[in-house]
Amino acid sequence: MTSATINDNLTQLAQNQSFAVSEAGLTAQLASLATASEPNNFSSNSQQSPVATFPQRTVSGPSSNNTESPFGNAFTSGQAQGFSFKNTSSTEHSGYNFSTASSGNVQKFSFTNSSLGDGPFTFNESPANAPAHQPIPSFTFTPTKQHQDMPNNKLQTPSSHQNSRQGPPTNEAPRMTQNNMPAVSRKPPSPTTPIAQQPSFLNQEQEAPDLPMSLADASKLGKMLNTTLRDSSALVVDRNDPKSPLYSLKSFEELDLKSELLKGIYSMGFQTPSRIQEITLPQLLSNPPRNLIAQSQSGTGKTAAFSLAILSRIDPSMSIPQALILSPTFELALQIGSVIERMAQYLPYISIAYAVRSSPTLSSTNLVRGQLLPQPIVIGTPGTVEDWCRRRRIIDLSKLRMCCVDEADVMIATEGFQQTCVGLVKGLNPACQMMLFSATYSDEVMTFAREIVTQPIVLRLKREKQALNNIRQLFIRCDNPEQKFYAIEQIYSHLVLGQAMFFCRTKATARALAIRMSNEQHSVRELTAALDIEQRASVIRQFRERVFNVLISTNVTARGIDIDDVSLVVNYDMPVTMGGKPDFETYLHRIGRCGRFGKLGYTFNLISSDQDFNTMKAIEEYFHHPINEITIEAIGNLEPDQT
Ligand SMILES: Nc1ncnc2c1ncn2[C@@H]1O[C@H](COP(=O)(O)OP(=O)(O)OP(=O)(O)O)[C@@H](O)[C@H]1O
Repeated sequence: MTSATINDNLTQLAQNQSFAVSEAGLTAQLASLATASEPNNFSSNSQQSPVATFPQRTVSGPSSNNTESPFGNAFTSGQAQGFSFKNTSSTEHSGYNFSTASSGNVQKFSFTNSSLGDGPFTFNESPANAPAHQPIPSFTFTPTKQHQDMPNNKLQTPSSHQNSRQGPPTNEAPRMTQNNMPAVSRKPPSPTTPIAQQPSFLNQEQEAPDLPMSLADASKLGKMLNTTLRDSSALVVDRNDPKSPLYSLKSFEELDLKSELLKGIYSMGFQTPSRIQEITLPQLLSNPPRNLIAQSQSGTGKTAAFSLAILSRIDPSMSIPQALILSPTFELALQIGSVIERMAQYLPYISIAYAVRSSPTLSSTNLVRGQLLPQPIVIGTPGTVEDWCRRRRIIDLSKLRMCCVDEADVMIATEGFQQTCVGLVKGLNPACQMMLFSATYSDEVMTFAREIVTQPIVLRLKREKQALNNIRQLFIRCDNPEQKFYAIEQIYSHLVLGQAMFFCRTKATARALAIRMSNEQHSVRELTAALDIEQRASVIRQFRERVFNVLISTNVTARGIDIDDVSLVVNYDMPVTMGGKPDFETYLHRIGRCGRFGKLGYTFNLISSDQDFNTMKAIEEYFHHPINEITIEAIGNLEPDQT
């Protein structure tokens, strides 16, 4: 097929809204999906400071009508607040690259901005030719006068801040060091001691175990003052908007799902499929089965897409593992299982074996070596799955009919996972249907994925479409760790509308932050790899049940975790690779913990060094998505949404 023909077909099919289950139909669906992406409001030229210094706190002029901010006019206009959203310019980027393999050769279709060509779509030979980006200038951190004047220990004098809504200072002064810092306990806490009883060691130089209760009270006061802040669950992006990745033209009935499955998903509150479900399900259910490598933004329903495909194909007459789902973490494996259990509640022959350490359904003593599991679906982490396949021989890879790799990019690219996953995939029967899903794929990972998956259909998002517009991205400059904590306090006091996740780089930082916030009577818990599996399961369960508001974590929960009420993500530390480079994918997954399925979410990046700033700028450039500045003062000044 020539590029002109493809272009004509796409244009015509998109106009006709034809969604027949055929190659052309698939292409049309993709074209439709492509136009459904959100407007790109980023202009790298206008955002990028040419000056090689850390930008000062520039204040945008009054932003006319930012009715989307839940924080209202005070958040969006004027010098006093120091913050405004950029105006969006509505463009029609498709956001998707789509390619399908035929006869061993991968044809690649790329949908691009209509303004770049005659039709709404253009054909590119290689989607790997990603748009070139400007080199990132280096920045020097130059605190503003305002920052320099800020007291080092804001925590002691919250009410001294002109914009603070916090409570009055107490008369009791904290114990101070010679440097006028609160005294610090350097003794590391025991992991077994309840957080609330442990001393804080967030900043080894600035620790405040003796702080009077002013912060906790101040925080409560802040919350009382913000009682009119809207419940985040009300902030749902309109699914009728054809630009939304949640928009679809089909109903679940039209996807040819079993009636029991329809009953299951309707009982979960699903009404219509999302884009990724609408597009991938017909492909995954086609005969002969097709392999798929799919990408869709965080929180757009990938789990349901592969789960429905797997549940549709399970043969009730076979009591052996038929489908394997690989997940990078224990938490995610359990979450996927609980989604499948709910979907399959009217399919009595469905059961799940969890191949994870401390499996909730199978203790290792129940496993009989060499005797295949009776459960048709196995969900697990690579190490345990490999153990069950190779050593215990209770899963026969050659008998599996479906294999899904969730968070596929990290599974096939990360040292430690790669060898195991690729080894498992190589042991599969060639007829086994492969499904790879993720919100992110670097070009290298995609190339590698194509090598291990035979003749896949590839559904890929353009980079600038990967960051969702329903997740607002902001940054706050903090000159030192104490200011970071002060910013966190302000955010917690004023903006934790539902639930929030705070991401730290290391287990130690997460623990220290959790301890310190707990000591301030804030409703937080930590979840890191330092906890054992039972503790991790318990923390995530309690978070789901809203026993506490803020989960302080590391990258262990950056991917996949789906908690409906999370409306705020804070990068306490910016995500970087082991080599200190910006970790683009992890950033996107972290912020994707809020703004699930179209809800409005807010992300704050705490920037306290040149490296942080450069990392943030590189991320901004990479995804072509603005990260706007807000001052710490402005956080305390936010007003309830007027819209
Ligand atoms: N068709 C649908 N209708 C309504 N809600 C849906 C639908 N599909 C999925 N959801 C809900 O949307 C939320 C996000 O779905 P899911 O966790 O599958 O996203 P995801 O794309 O896998 O995200 P991530 O990339 O973060 O793993 C879940 O709470 C899920 O129940």
